[in-house]
Amino acid sequence: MLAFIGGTGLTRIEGLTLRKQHAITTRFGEASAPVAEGELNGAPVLFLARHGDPHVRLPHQVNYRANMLALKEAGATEIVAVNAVGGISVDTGALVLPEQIIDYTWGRDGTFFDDPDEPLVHVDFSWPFDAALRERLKGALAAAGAPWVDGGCYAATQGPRLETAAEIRRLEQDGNTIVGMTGMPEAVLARELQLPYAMLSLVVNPAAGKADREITMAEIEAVLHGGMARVRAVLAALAAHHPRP
Ligand SMILES: CSC[C@H]1O[C@H](OP(=O)(O)O)[C@H](O)[C@@H]1O
Ligand code: HPA
Repeated sequence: MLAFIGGTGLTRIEGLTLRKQHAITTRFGEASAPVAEGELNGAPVLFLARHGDPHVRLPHQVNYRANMLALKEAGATEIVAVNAVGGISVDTGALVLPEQIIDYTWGRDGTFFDDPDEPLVHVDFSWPFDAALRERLKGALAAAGAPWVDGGCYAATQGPRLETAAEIRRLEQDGNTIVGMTGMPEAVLARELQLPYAMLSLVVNPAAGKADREITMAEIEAVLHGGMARVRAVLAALAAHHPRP
């Protein structure tokens, strides 16, 4: 089943006809919220609010392992993750389908392979996002009439504070084009579970130092409002073209 993870500004999906709530406790603890199962545009889908509903868990407090395992146990076979991001070299308001990711987070539980008695797998992560799912997302973006930026690199920072201007300069030198706080370890946990995973990011502010003003939650919320409406339209288009069981 197609699954969506909603982040900042996407705690619920309008248009989702709710069928079931999976309140799953995994061996790593509880997911941020029950996994909602329903129908979107006639397709069965799952939805999980990454930070909980209401949004209470900060990016470093999200139990990423529980979230990903709960989605798998609820029947997810592929995941589209939605993220609000700062734009390093991408304009505010743009939708982005990143192709790469760099992990700057620390201290997060970032693997399922933590049991010395279980066989260890060093997963290949050269291409973190599933190519076929990205192609379908491009079709959905086109169907929804939403312009997007194809490619680029997501910098996953620790948060919850925003970055300094010098940190953003360094992230840019590293090749990052957008910055957020939740892409890792979420993306690699999906890979470890062998779940195709792709990110759909909405740029909600110029990253630190990219505009000569402070970043405020008010400006972010203003962009989130219209931006997440476009994201919902893209997810609905993706569901509409999803192969039926
Ligand atoms: C200033 S908002 C920061 C907040 O928004 C992003 O959340 P998500 O990736 O779940 O959409 C970012 O990672 C931070 O958690
Ligand atoms: N930095 C990190 N995470 C973010 C940002 C940002 O500027 N905007 C939204 N999430």
